[in-house]
Parts: sequence; structure tokens; C-alpha cells
Amino acid sequence: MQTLNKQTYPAGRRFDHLPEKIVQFGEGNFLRGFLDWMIQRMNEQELFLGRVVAIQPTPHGKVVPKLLAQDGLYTVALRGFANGEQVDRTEVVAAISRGINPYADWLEVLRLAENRQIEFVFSNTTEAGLSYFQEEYAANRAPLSFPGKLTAFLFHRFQATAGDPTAGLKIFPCELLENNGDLLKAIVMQLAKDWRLPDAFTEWLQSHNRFFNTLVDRIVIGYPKENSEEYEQRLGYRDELLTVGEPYHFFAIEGDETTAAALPFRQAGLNVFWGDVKPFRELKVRILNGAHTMMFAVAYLSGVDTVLQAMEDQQLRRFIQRGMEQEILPYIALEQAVKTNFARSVEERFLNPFNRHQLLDLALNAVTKYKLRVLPSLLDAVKTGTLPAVLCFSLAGLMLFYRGIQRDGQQLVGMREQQPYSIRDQEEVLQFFQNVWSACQGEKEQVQQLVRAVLGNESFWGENLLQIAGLEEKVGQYLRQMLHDGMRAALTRLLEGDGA
Ligand SMILES: NC(=O)c1ccc[n+]([C@@H]2O[C@H](COP(=O)([O-])OP(=O)(O)OC[C@H]3O[C@@H](n4cnc5c(N)ncnc54)[C@H](O)[C@@H]3O)[C@@H](O)[C@H]2O)c1
Ligand SMILES: O=P(O)(O)OC[C@@H](O)[C@@H](O)[C@H](O)[C@H](O)CO
Repeated sequence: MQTLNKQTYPAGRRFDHLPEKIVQFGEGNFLRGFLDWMIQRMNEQELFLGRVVAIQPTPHGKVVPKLLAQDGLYTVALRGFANGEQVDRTEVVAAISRGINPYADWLEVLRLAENRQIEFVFSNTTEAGLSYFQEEYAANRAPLSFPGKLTAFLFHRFQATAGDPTAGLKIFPCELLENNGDLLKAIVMQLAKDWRLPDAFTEWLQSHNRFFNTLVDRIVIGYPKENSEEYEQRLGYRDELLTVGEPYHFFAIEGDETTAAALPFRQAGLNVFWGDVKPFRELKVRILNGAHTMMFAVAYLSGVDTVLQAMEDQQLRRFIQRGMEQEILPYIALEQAVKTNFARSVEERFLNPFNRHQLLDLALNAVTKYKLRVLPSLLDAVKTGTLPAVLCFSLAGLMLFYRGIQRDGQQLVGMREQQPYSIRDQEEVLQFFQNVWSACQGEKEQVQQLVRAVLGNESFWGENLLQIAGLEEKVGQYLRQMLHDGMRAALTRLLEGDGA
């Protein structure tokens, strides 16, 4: 079968003449299935007329070579329900002009920084990527972190344009972090200081570049490993970057009218909101992402593989619904109807029969995700004098999920029913769990010690969770039940009110 590229899909050449206007840090599934798809939508309607250059954020990325092999083309398959109607659409996206591996070709990135047609920067490098990392600056080599690369990119632009105010960029980080624009700006400013870059640069940065807070929403599952052949038959070509997602999409940007006019998403019929992001963020991150993180370990260790299977399993569905309705929703400061409607729509989205959203994909960097997406609800409940059972149970499940039996390169390997699975997280997190589990054979005191070590690890949670009265005992009890009786039996006890 032929591969998708401009030879096999000449229509992709239609956009070749468009200038590169966007630099995108990240080339992952989400940006391809969300932002780049939106740019394609705008280009098709001749509203934006610009293309995207995707920069690989980490040294071992596998996407850029595929992008180059396919001339930047890839397919987005959107399947599910929208306004009660079934949607099942595939579209070839030609919004990405090329990908650059900055570790191999930093000079090309710097050349791009000199290009005056570049107006926007978008990023999505996961929450782990949008963080401060102390590193050295060298003009001829790519910094390791994403903020480092952005700072070096901006500094080169400043130099190349002699600090021209009109060369400033509009920067939209899409990582799911609160005030992501403000955060990125603060990190860039810190790096400029660390690197002793001239004051004139920081002034230019402050006055002529803008960082916007955003919130993104679309479930993008990425490449359909399980049924890729089915897709190939349907498409008539092979596409290694095929990106599957749901039709629903929502993008909130804390920007003004002028910026909205420069990015005419709304005119292209896209569901984009310009204004205060905060209420959407809390609703979405706590309910949708929170439910994902709350369910992944418990559901996976109960023997199911996808979100849909978890939702179709009576017991797991009760667990998810109870967590959402009784332990997450009450602590979101919005009108009841708004919260319930959103939670209901999230359940429907989880039930999308076409989205085989793998629980193991949700598990990536789950410790940080628990901290950012679930822990705030747990802490709110604690403030009202309750220890929320489902959220505590899910924390115990997370600890069990991280029980690795061996290392396999960058991953830790766990076992489910004699089958190995990958535990993917930052090296220090994997190392930590490997150590604590190696000292635990399941004896009551050993389990309690492990729970103490995890809850007391401030670098995971940003605070010492041992200070929460009763948490250690409750999580310890759940973890022991999981270890001794199995996840299903522990879940039954929890749901029957006989847990801890
Ligand atoms: N997939 C979705 O449904 C979805 C929806 C909304 C938001 N998101 C957000 O998008 C992020 C990426 O999701 P995805 O589905 O595209 O995953 P992906 O694995 O396809 O892409 C991850 C991207 O992040 C980069 N990355 C990973 N770790 C990094 C690090 N430590 N430093 C710098 N870059 C790093 C990778 O190189 C890659 O570009 C998620 O963390 C999430 O916050 C995803
Ligand atoms: O993409 P992650 O791995 O950060 O989180 C997993 C999911 O919760 C997430 O991708 C959601 O599906 C998405 O945020 C929906 O908009």
C-alpha cells in the first residue's frame, strides 16, 4: 500500500505557496489533531493563509522523520457524535510545512527566528515540558528544555531584527497548566536572567511579545494501533501520523479583539472563545482530566484497557460517576447546572464508541497529573472535613500501578495478570517507586511505610500529604486490600461502603 505524501496526494500541494507564520514547539498527537487541524480549516477558507513549522521538543522524538517522509501531510479522523448526529470524517491536513529536529539542526531554527513572516508561537509539550530547567546557554546548540529553546529563539530574533518592536511574537502555550501563558513568560524571563541576556532584550520581551493563557479541549487518541489496518483499507494509503480524535473541540484564549482578528478561528466556524479562561479551566481539568487520572490505574488493574471499556463496566462506571458527582463537582465554584451538564457531556464523550482511548496512554506522567488534576479536589474536600473515598482509592491505585518489577530502558515494567505493562514517567519518579516497592513485600507495616514515603514526597505533590489527618491510614488500607484481595474485590468493598 502506498504511503501518504505529496506524490500520492497531490491535493496537499495546494497550500505549498503559503508562508510559514507559526512556530510550534511540539509535534504530538494533540497539536496535530487540534491546532494544526484548525489552521487547515482556516486555510481552506482562505482566512489565515499561513503554515506551521513543528519543532521537536525532546531529543528522542519520532514524529519529525515521519513528517518529513510524508511531506508534512497526515490524516485526522474525527469520529463520534456532535449535536446528536454521528460524525465519521477523515481529512488530510496540509498545515505543517515541515518539522525540525533542533538537536540536529539548531541553525535552521535560528534561521526561522529571523523570518519576519513568523507571527505566532504555539506549544504543547505536556505539563512536564512547560517547566523551568536550569541550563547553560550556547548560541550554536539547542537548549534542552522547551522554555530554553523559546528563550534562545526569541533572543536570536531580537538580535536579528535589532530589537524591532514589530518583530515581537504572540505566544500561546497549550499545556494544561493554570495560567500557562503567565507561567511560560515567567520562565522565559528567568532564563534570560540566568543567561545574563541584555536588559534591552528583556525590555523587548516584555513590551513587544505577548504570552496568552489558554485552555484546550478535544480528546485526541492519536494513532489507532489496534485497528490501523481497518483505517488503511478505508483511506487507501498508509499514514504513520494518522491521528484519531473526537469531533468535539473547544479552545479558550485569554486574548483581545486584535489578536482574535489575526487568528480568525471563529470566522472559520471553530469553537473558540476569546476571554477569561479560568472558569473553563477548572471545569474541564477537574472533571474531564480529573476523571481520566482518577480512573486509569483502578480500571487498568481491574483488567480493562480503554476508557470506553471502563465506562461499559458497571462497577467501574459507578466508581467514575461517584468520584465525579460526589467528590469533584461539589468543589467547583460554578452554577450546579453548568457543572452537571459538563459532567454529563464528559460521560457521553467517554462513551464514544470509536475512541479507543488507552488507559495506558492516560497513565503517562500520572504523578504530576494526579497533583494537578485530582489533588485539588481532594484538598478541597479535606477543607470541609471529609476524606473523599474514591479519590483516596484512586491514589492507592496509582501507587499500585507504579509497582515495577524491572527496568526496560527509560521505562519501568509493571505486571498485570502475568502480562507486562509500561510505566512511563520522569526518571526520578520511576526511580522513587522502584526503590519504595523493592522494600515492600506486602506486609502491613511495609505497605504503610510505602504509603508514608509517597504521601510525604513533597516533590510529587508540592506539599506534605502526611499532614492530612487520616489520609495515610485510609490510602494504606485501600492499598492493602488491593494487594491482598485484588483490585476488583477492593473496588466492590469501596462501592458497598465497606472500604475504609
Ligand atoms: N491527547 C489529548 O486528548 C489532549 C487533549 C488536550 C490536551 N492535551 C495535552 O497535550 C499534551 C500532549 O498530548 P499528546 O496527545 O499530543 O501526546 P504526545 O505524546 O503525542 O505528544 C507529547 C508531546 O510532548 C513532548 N514532550 C513530552 N515530554 C516532554 C518533556 N519532558 N519536555 C518537553 N516536551 C515533552 C513530546 O515530544 C511531544 O511533542 C498532554 O500532556 C495534554 O496536556 C492532550
Ligand atoms: O493528554 P494527557 O496525557 O495530558 O491527558 C490525558 C487526557 O486526560 C487528555 O488528553 C484529555 O483527553 C484531553 O485533555 C481532553 O481535552
